[in-house]
Amino acid sequence: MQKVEEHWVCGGLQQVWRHDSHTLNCAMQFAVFVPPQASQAPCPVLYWLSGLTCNEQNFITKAGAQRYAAEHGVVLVAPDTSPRGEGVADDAAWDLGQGAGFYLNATESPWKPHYQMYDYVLNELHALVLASFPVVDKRSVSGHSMGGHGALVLALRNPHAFCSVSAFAPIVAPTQVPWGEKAFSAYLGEDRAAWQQYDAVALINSGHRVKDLLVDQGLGDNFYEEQLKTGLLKTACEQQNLPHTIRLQGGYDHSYYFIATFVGEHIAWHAKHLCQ
Ligand SMILES: N[C@@H](CCC(=O)N[C@@H](CS)C(=O)NCC(=O)O)C(=O)O
Repeated sequence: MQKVEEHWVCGGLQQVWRHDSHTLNCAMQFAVFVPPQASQAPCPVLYWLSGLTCNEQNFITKAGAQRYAAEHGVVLVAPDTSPRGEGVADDAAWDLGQGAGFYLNATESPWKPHYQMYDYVLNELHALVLASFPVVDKRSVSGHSMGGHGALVLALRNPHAFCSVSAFAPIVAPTQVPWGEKAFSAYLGEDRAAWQQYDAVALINSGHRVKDLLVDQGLGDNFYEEQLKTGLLKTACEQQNLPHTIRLQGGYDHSYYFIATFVGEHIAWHAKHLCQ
């Protein structure tokens, strides 16, 4: 593993690391913020999953999350959003291929050899973080848009692995919206039964549960009605009696300005669950 960036911020260290991933069969970069408390005692971890077109940089340079992680003593880990490199399958469109891994394990050609982001985030990256940084084995997960989908799916399918889950403008039902239908057709093939395991609303409706969830959605978000459909998550949670806080925030768009506004509340919420 090779350190490619290091900056002091808010009394802690923002780093970017590069490693060879055996799950994704390519070199990957991920960002880690180590808060000041970690020099005294190991800290719990919050994973952040970014959205379409992002890499490990967007969250660390735009969200301003380090201030809150330093306040609460939480390590932040932000992976890239897909496998990368010249030998990795790609597509000319921005919503498929590199930058658009959808946090799933692809079964179809040409994606399968590299597009295994579900296993990467859940298993390989976490093992690497446990072995390499001053952390305790307690983790939570949050994310934005495609990454909000990833966070919800990871937590719903592994409720004992994650202490809490939250999301900003998540794609709550990818099997019912154009972004998800396009990506899942390519990565998982045309059998829609195989898609359900990566759809938060479908998982909730089939009985998967988490203790609680926190979601913020901006009402000025251009993708809200066609791609994100937060109402489907609210309905599923109500029908399945799943505790939830889903907040519709007037005016806010899909950008990191929206995330920067509410990320402090999300980190405080995760810190409460991580430190129980
Ligand atoms: N490229 C798309 C927008 C993609 C987009 O909004 N990506 C979100 C995640 S879904 C993002 O976080 N973009 C990077 C950023 O704002 O830093 C477009 O032109 O409509």
